[in-house]
Amino acid sequence: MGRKFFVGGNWKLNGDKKFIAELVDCLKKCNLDSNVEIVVAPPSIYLEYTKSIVPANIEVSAQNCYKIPKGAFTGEISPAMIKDIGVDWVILGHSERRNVFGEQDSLIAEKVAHALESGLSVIACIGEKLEEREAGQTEAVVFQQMKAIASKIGEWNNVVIAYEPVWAIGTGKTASPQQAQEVHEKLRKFIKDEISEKVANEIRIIYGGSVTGANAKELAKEKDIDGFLVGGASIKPEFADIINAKK
Ligand SMILES: O=C(CO)COP(=O)(O)O
Repeated sequence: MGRKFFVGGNWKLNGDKKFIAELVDCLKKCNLDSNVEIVVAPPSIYLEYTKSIVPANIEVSAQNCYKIPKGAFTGEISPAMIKDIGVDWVILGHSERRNVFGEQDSLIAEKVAHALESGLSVIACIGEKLEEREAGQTEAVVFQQMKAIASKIGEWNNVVIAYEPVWAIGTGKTASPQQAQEVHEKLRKFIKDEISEKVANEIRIIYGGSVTGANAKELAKEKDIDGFLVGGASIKPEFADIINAKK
């Protein structure tokens, strides 16, 4: 069986109830490819609201969570709480969590492990910075990020890997289909060697970084690109074109 194409919309710190209602309405009116798994990630305060208005073909994800079910951790939310409101996904290790909030590989790995143990599915993000790419370290960086996660988890069924080169996020500088494919292929080989052939064949590796309605189709043709994690364009009507990139 092939890997189901996966398109996530990471709304980041954007939207309010009115905006979300309009965006969801707009998506409802579009003819979205039924072969695509669609997940939108609103700010945590709007998770329950978004969940209450999305149609059945759109799932909802948190953008982050902590590594512990409950306790004295002011400002955090836990996988148990996310599950409690009927949401089944969480994004972890996003480059903004890593680079703006200083999250390290080890914390991200613990979060991924705890989220999976709690029954959430995880979009685990990895990706190199511009200076790392220019220094020829792309592979080493993404392998290290993968290794950290692999050291803490044993089951990959509920994981989607999002390769998001930091230099392409929010910059309008998309990786070319070849650049993205090259890293996705290496990641799949790494997973085959370090985890298992089965996981390598089954796991979805999606691309993120300035994906638009205009460039999604070309990227989607690459054999190891199994979908997208979209930022800016996910809060615009063109998100529908990205979902339909394979149509
Ligand atoms: O960070 C991203 C998705 O998680 C990508 O953001 P942009 O699509 O805005 O570049």
